[in-house]
Amino acid sequence: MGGMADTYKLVLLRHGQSEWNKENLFTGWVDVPLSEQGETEARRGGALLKERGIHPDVVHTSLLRRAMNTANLALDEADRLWIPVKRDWRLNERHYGALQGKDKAQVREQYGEDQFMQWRRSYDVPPPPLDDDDEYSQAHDPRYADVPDAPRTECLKDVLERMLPYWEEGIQPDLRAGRTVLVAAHGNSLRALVKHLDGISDEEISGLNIPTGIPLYYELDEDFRPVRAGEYLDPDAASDAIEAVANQGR
Ligand SMILES: O=C(O)[C@@H](CO)OP(=O)(O)O
Repeated sequence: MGGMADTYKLVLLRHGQSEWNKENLFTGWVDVPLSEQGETEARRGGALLKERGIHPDVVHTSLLRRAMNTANLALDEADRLWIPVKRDWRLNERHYGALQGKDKAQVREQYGEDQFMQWRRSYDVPPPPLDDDDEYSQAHDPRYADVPDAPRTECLKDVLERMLPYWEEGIQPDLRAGRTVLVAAHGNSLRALVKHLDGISDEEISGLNIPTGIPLYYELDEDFRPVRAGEYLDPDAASDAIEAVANQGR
């Protein structure tokens, strides 16, 4: 197995394609299932880990089934389904506010390219908040009952601010203990983590997209800084899939 013995090993995995990714709908905290293609992507993600000899010792997921099921399918494929699991809402997808459940192409059409891209990829402009009585609200969802001031919308900056405490207090201790850590999460919660790891500026982060189902492998030094760029385990598939995410709504 490659890699330096004294580095921390971290694998980031965005869930496989969901039913709403397939239909081009803003998703956020709505708990939609994986599509059939998404399940295949998740298994392939696990096969890539196994091929490379990367063996997760612990997995951290969000509270959303697309991430939890992706982790299970990938770990099953990698013969690592038995490892401990930790789940936290702080790894959830960005809450997409009033856009949750809306068609991306229709929003772009109705509000124009600039507003669409500002809501989708600006660092600090959240969409309007979602009403608590909206059919796609999580205000009454028991899984968030203990979350103080659970969001009704978020921009990427909000995601970074709620995710970082979990990175530091939930994930870093596992890395420090020498465990290979798998984080199964979402397009925007992983964009926030990659922004932090790679020191990407607030402006440049708008151009970063994460593909579904392809493991992104990091080795980190003792200060949790990458010793080299994160590596997609299937770089060709990753560049096609990144392009597809970037072009959603077009
Ligand atoms: O809808 C969402 O929740 C996210 C991820 O699927 O979409 P986007 O890539 O547009 O931020």
